[in-house]
Order: sequence, then structure tokens, then C-alpha cells
Amino acid sequence: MTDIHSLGYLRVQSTDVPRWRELVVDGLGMAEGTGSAPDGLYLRVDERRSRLQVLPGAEDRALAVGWEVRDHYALARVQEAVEKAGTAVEVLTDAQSRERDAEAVIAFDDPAGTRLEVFFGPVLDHSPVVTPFGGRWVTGGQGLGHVVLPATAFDEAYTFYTDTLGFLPRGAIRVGDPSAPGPAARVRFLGVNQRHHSLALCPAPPTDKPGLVHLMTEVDTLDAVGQALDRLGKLGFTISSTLGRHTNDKMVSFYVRAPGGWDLEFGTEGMLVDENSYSAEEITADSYWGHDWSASEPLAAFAP
Ligand SMILES: Cc1ccc(O)c(O)c1CC[C@@H]1C(=O)CC[C@]2(C)C(=O)CC[C@@H]12
Ligand SMILES: [Fe+2]
Repeated sequence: MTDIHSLGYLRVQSTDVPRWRELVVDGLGMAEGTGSAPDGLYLRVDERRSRLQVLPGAEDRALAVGWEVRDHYALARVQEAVEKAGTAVEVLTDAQSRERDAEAVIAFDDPAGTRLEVFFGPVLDHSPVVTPFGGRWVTGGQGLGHVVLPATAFDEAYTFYTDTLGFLPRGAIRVGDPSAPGPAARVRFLGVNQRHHSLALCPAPPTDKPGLVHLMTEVDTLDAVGQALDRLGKLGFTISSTLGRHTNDKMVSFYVRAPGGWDLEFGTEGMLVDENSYSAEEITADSYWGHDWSASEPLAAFAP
């Protein structure tokens, strides 16, 4: 089993932090927390001090995907494995770790160029999580949710996450032109806990900046999903995909476009994987119903 327990946090940079606040607080209903950057937006969904950090900057981009390990022994093992694979690891300073609300953090780039951070010792905030519309997020052992990352060097990236970091394959879906020569392109799903996938890798053309395809967070009722959909419409956000139920993790979700040209997926009713009986499967449809993407603009990660 892998030393990585869950998706811990996501840090993004934005040119328009107030619009991000409308999206995640007024729309999705996350609670605003506290953090060290004066104009930063820190979002709480559970007892962690922050799970999503939106920091002001000159362009919209993903800064880092934070993966959580149990303790400093596990962190040392991950560092050793990554260095053995030939990837340079940066050990963050105490001040940098504090900005991430963790005791210690290491950082490195995955083969597709996404900045990964691995940490232990998340800092808690024991005050009640007062979300504006009463939403309750599903986190705990399943972590913050899942990220989908664009992968240029797809096979290299997949090998890095499985062989080096120990992610478990959790199935795939074929994408692209089925009559194209060569091996089929697939989106591959990967898990590290009972959440069906904490990560998916999506074949994508090279881009100049580290990007994201989406971040999924899960709430505990369908009503919270539907009410967020209503609020986002009133706030003028673009719904990239209509409500639907996925065939692999059984999640009922929709996707909303975030500043920066990627999506936030918001769902409920995700299944729990039992490793004693699970086999990685290939799905042939992304959803049982819904998830109509036809009205949305292409994602920045797939733009030429
Ligand atoms: C198929 C699926 C299962 C579970 C998920 O959480 C999930 O986000 C998806 C959708 C992944 C989806 C895809 O398979 C093809 C390319 C898609 C449509 C995109 O461009 C973004 C989402 C991608
Ligand atoms: Fe997803």
C-alpha cells in the first residue's frame, strides 16, 4: 500500500480572488477560513485550517496539489522513492510549511509538469465549520476529493504515480478517435483510499503552465448539490456539464467553470471501494445519465 493517504489540499493562484469567493463561498457554500497571505482566500470544509487556498497573482494557475501522508517516517519514504526515480525533491522551509498549514512539506514536479507537494501534520482549526448554507463535506479518510490532471507525457506520468508514489489503478475510460493508429488513449483513474479516485490522468497536449482539468469535492446530500446549482446560476457562473451520475464512482455531480479555464466538480453519493473485492475496470460511458458537456467551452488544458 502506498504511503500517500489522501488528497490533502489544493493551492491555486488567481487574478480575481473576489470572483473565486463568489464561486466557492456564495456558490458552492464552503466556509471562509484563515491563513497567512493578507489577500488570500482560505476555504474550510472540515476541521482542517484550510483545504483550498486561492492566492492573488498575475495569472490564473494551479500552484500545487497537496498529498497527505501519516507521519514523518512516511514523508521520508516518499522523498526517497521520488529521488530514486530521478526526480529532484525540494524540502520546504518551516515558514513555507506553515503557509500550507502543515508540519513539514516536500515538493517536486510530476512528469507532466504539475507541482506536487507531500506533507504530514495538517494544522487543525477546532472552531465549528460554519458553512453559509449548511453544507457538509465528505472528507476524513477519503480526503478533500479528487483532482484530474492533464498529462502530456502520459505513460511516464502514469508510471510515476503508480510505481513511484504507489497509487492504485482504479480503472479507465477510452477517449479520442477509436480508429486512430497506435494504442488507445485512456483517462486513467487512481486511488489511495476508499474514495474511488483521488486522481485521474487525462491525455492532453503540452501547455506552458501547470494546469488542472478539475477538482471534485463531495457533500453528503443531493439537496446540497442541487441548491449549489441554483445559486451558481443566479451568480452568473457557467455550468460546464449538467448534472449526471458517473458509471465508475457512482457520483451524482455537475461541473462549474472556474476562473483559469478549469472546472470544479461538485457531487454526492460517491461509492466506497473495498480493496478485498475491487478490480480495476474499463467503463465505456462516463455516465448512466446526464453530464452533458455540449454547451461548454473547451478547457484550458486541452487548448492548443
Ligand atoms: C468519467 C468520469 C468518471 C468520474 C469522474 O469523477 C469524472 O470526472 C469523469 C469524467 C472524466 C472526463 C472524461 O472521461 C473525458 C474527458 C473529460 C470529459 C473532460 O474533458 C473533463 C472530464 C473528463
Ligand atoms: Fe471527476
